[in-house]
Amino acid sequence: MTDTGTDSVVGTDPATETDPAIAIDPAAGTDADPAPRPLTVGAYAALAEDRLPPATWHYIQGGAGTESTVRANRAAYRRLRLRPRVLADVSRCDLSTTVLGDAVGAPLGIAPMAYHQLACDEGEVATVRAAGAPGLRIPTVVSIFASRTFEDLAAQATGPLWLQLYWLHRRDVLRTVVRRAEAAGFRALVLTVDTPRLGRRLRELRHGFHLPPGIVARNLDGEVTGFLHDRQDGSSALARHADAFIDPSLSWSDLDRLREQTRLPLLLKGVLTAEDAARAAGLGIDGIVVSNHGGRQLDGAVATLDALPEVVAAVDGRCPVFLDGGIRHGTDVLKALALGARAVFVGRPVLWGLAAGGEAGARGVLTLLRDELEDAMALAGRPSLAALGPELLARGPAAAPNESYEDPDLRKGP
Ligand SMILES: Cc1cc2nc3c(=O)[nH]c(=O)nc-3n(C[C@H](O)[C@H](O)[C@H](O)COP(=O)(O)O)c2cc1C
Ligand SMILES: O=C(O)C(=O)c1ccccc1
Repeated sequence: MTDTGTDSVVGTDPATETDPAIAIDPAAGTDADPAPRPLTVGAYAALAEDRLPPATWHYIQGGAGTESTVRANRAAYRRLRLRPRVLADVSRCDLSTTVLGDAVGAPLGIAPMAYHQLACDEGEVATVRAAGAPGLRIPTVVSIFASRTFEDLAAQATGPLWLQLYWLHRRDVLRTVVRRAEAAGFRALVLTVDTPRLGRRLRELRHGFHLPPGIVARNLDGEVTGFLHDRQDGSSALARHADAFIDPSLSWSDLDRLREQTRLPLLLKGVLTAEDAARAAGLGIDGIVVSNHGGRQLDGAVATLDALPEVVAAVDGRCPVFLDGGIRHGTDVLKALALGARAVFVGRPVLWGLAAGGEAGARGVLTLLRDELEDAMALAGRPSLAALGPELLARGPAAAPNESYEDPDLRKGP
């Protein structure tokens, strides 16, 4: 299955015995360091898989159940093809835009993910520094389960920080984290609504996944961090933790109480239907993230790219619509923007970058996506984001995945 034609991009070069880590050094490719930089996001995944302990790799990579939604997220991009226009003067392509009123260098952001220290020692500090690199300055959605403090992140960030919340039983703890995020200058709250409990993630169960000592939910007090480090064969410590501390009774009537506590914009993450999107927009929600949690929650849930048009139509311009799930190429970003996303969020690839090379690796992944998007805009004859619309797209036939680098999650089964 592996296409050996791309292996040389990612692997150790036997002639020079180059450490793959050097391949993502910013100096890579120069005279001082002739090692090639990874050419694809998938190449970072291969580096990450080599470097991470198997249990950590499978925690990051896995989805719920048969992982059909993980695969569907990718397949949806392969079914859409692009209709390039020509003679469009693409001598300058402008990727800059605004999100929630903040200027950003590209229509990209980092999806909230727990415990970035699983991928590299600096954890989320490396992530926010990468997101703030010149030419990017993109938002980072910081998980309530971040492994570095909000204050440390705010001190290092030059792009906007948003805080992702789970609806904890302990509302007092929620109030405290919201207040701390406000004081640290965070720009928005993102309430995740697809996780009343954790999906059945078979890879976590098989590995008895638990947090290694030293990695903790740094922004929560010990009263709400139970189970995270407890190993139990055939069981996920994260699932037991979520069962104990995430309140599955969350419903529409709770949103007002959250909004009363803060002047920050409130977004909902995990909406997949027109019905829910219309209701959220009607309540004055400030943004919607179309997401199926990267296929980690309801196995069989619709692909996010397929859900996007009905959500955009239902919202009808009342708030911005964002998307995450399966973004691995600049052309994926272009397709989501053409269907009405204001910006897209990137999940696993950021952790692959961190694992491959810390801040430089994460910056490498984000810069690659940005550069690929610029290439795609130029070659599609769409030099500005404002001009993007559904006329850019044509339906199928679905192209087969290039499994050697596009979908590393497909190369090795659960
Ligand atoms: C390791 C990992 C941890 C995650 N943790 C969170 C989290 O704490 N909160 C949340 O709302 N979503 C979480 N997500 C879901 C992401 O925000 C996002 O929806 C998903 O990863 C996007 O898909 P992608 O990984 O294919 O880009 C997590 C995803 C991964 C892979
Ligand atoms: O792993 C996840 O996808 C996730 O969202 C999560 C939920 C609870 C605790 C840690 C991570």
